[in-house]
Amino acid sequence: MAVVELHHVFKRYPQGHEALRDINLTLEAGEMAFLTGHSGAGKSTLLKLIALMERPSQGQMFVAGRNVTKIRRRQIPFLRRRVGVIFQDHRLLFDRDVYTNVALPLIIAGFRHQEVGRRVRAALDMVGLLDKERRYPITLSGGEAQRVGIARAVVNKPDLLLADEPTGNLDPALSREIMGLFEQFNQVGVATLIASHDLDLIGQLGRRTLSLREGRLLGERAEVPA
Ligand SMILES: Nc1ncnc2c1ncn2[C@@H]1O[C@H](COP(=O)(O)OP(=O)(O)OP(=O)(O)O)[C@@H](O)[C@H]1O
Repeated sequence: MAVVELHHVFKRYPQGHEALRDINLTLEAGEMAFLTGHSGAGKSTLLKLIALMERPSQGQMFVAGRNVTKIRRRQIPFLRRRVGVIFQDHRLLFDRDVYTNVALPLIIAGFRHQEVGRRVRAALDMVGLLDKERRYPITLSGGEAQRVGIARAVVNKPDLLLADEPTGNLDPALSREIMGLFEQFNQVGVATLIASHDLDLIGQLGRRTLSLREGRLLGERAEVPA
């Protein structure tokens, strides 16, 4: 089953810039793939469409088995729970501790207190930050802050993880570590699409790689067995 399907998708921003042109793409459930391309190629735009943060101008889109092409605004939060999103700047709330940052998606979704605690600790354990739940983001290293962002993205047990340059601010060793975490989540069945400029790191991981150039998807590089 496909977790993402795009058919002839175009995105034109209100000012008239055509950021994506005729995108056809399928990501299977449990698949892991990378998205590369020059600055301005449309990587963030493609992730935002799949995350339902932007709307396509044309074409058809399916996410988590639903036709989302014309999804109503009030239905979006329900579908967003199936999709975890990670940003380069992690977008943590600086006036809340690690625990609360990770708990927020669950609190918004109306989970009971006990279930929130159980799930938050499981997510923090997976990213190796169980001992830092009372820390504030300002006291964390860049790699730790990014791991909190990942814990927040997986705490709802999504079908799909989207990450936009998740290692953009990290050194090579930390970047490798963060990619290792994505591989771990992928191994338990979470489909993962990661936008990255880091061709060396992507090359090492030997996964399906999608390339954008000026809003168009180019031919794919095949998956190399590990
Ligand atoms: N909200 C917006 N309004 C208008 N134009 C936009 C908007 N967001 C992006 N664009 C334009 O769409 C094009 C694609 O941008 P996008 O951010 O998707 O590229 P990218 O590949 O993620 O680039 P980068 O690697 O620099 O983040 C660019 O020309 C950009 O200027």
